Amino acid sequence: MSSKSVIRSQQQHKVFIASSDESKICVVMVGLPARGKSLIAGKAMRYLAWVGIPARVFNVGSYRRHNTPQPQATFFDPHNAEGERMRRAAAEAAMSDMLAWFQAGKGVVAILDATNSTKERRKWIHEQCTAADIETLFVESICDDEDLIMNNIREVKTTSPDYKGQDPELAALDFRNRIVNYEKVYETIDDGEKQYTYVKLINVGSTVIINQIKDYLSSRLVYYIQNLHIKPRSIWLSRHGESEYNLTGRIGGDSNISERGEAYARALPELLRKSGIPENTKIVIWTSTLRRTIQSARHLKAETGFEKLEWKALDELDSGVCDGLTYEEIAEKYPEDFAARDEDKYNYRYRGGESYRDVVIRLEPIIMELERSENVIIVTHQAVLRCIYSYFMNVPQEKSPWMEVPLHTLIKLTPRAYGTEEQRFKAGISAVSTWRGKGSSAKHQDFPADEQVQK
Ligand SMILES: O=P(O)(O)OC[C@H]1O[C@@](CO)(OP(=O)(O)O)[C@@H](O)[C@@H]1O
Repeated sequence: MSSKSVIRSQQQHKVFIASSDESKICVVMVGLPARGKSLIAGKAMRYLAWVGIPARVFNVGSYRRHNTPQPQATFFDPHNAEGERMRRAAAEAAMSDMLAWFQAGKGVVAILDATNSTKERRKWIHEQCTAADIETLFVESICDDEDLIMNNIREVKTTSPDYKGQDPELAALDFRNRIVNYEKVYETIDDGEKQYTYVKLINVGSTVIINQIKDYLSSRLVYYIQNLHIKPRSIWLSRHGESEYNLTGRIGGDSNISERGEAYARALPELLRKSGIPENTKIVIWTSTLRRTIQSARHLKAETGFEKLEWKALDELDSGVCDGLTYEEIAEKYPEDFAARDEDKYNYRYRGGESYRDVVIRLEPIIMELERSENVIIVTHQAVLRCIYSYFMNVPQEKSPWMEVPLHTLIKLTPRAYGTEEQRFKAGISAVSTWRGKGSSAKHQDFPADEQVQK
């Protein structure tokens, strides 16, 4: 079989998550400014892209900025007719681009990010979408927790393009006045809008009201959104310490860690401490069910007393008939498969095993649980780590299976209002490199012990 026909047969087995649901959906954000709408919109888009559903955010604010880059709070006063007209024009421009995007067959889910704070505006959106055969899902974020609002004002709005280059204090004050203007006309979704599909999130998921969810994709989205929280936290990612199989260049298996792997396991508690843990912070340790991750987390568990969970879903990508072979042996025994994997590594499924796409599907519950959790350290495997990292850092599918994720390195991810901050900490303990570039049969060499450095 040629590498092309291997890929073709692979593709017949592909699991297209989006294809089970034909409907197009417009997710309509609703809520006063500084209620986390853009954060929810951005995360939902990242999640959808990760599971293979084409999605795009249409942010009405950025359309408005074409004409009014840095308006003052008075622009948003409902009695300001000119302001009202320009804001309406921005909403119409976003709507028309969104409809064109759907019509061009470019996507399945659009997220309309704006306040959409009046019944009249929501009715208009619903009518436009219904006429174009697009479902609407209204997502209202309600928040009366002053701390959360202030935090949002500080973190998001003082970095917003609307206030670029302005004094942060004055910007925050102006932004508060803008909110007051919106409050004058704001209408929460109520019983008069029972005909719509909607979800109301009160104080970032502490109460959730769901109305009329009709299809599978909407229910998955709602389930995802209701799991989100915005409490400050970090997620640490580490591969297991070097394993005996890593030393001999074998893939898969369930071998023990090597001597250097054991040194990494011993170093991990201190490495975690050095990466910065806020006082009195509890971290939960997650490992796979394979020996090399459990052994790598052993000292961490013993020294910190943190709770530890083992997840089957975190086990390494199943390499089927190739389990236990080196890349050279695979290239020799299964040359077409080897070439096919290089051609489309994300979709290639090992005979009797898995593809990266399969791994993403089995990791979905892990991502849901991670979104609900606070501080977590995950000790897992190269392929699984690439998939989890890609979710947080928005790495496209074709790139993620080729990323370098070195052994003996701790990655700290800290979600911020816009995107995720990343730091890397090297343990300074040598290990083999298990990374293989496209086209090469193997690259199996020692990489040196660097001093602990930050990215
Ligand atoms: O997808 P590729 O690049 O082959 O990487 C996955 C491979 O990484 C390895 C190491 O080569 O993972 P692990 O870190 O669990 O040892 C293999 O077991 C696994 O098959």
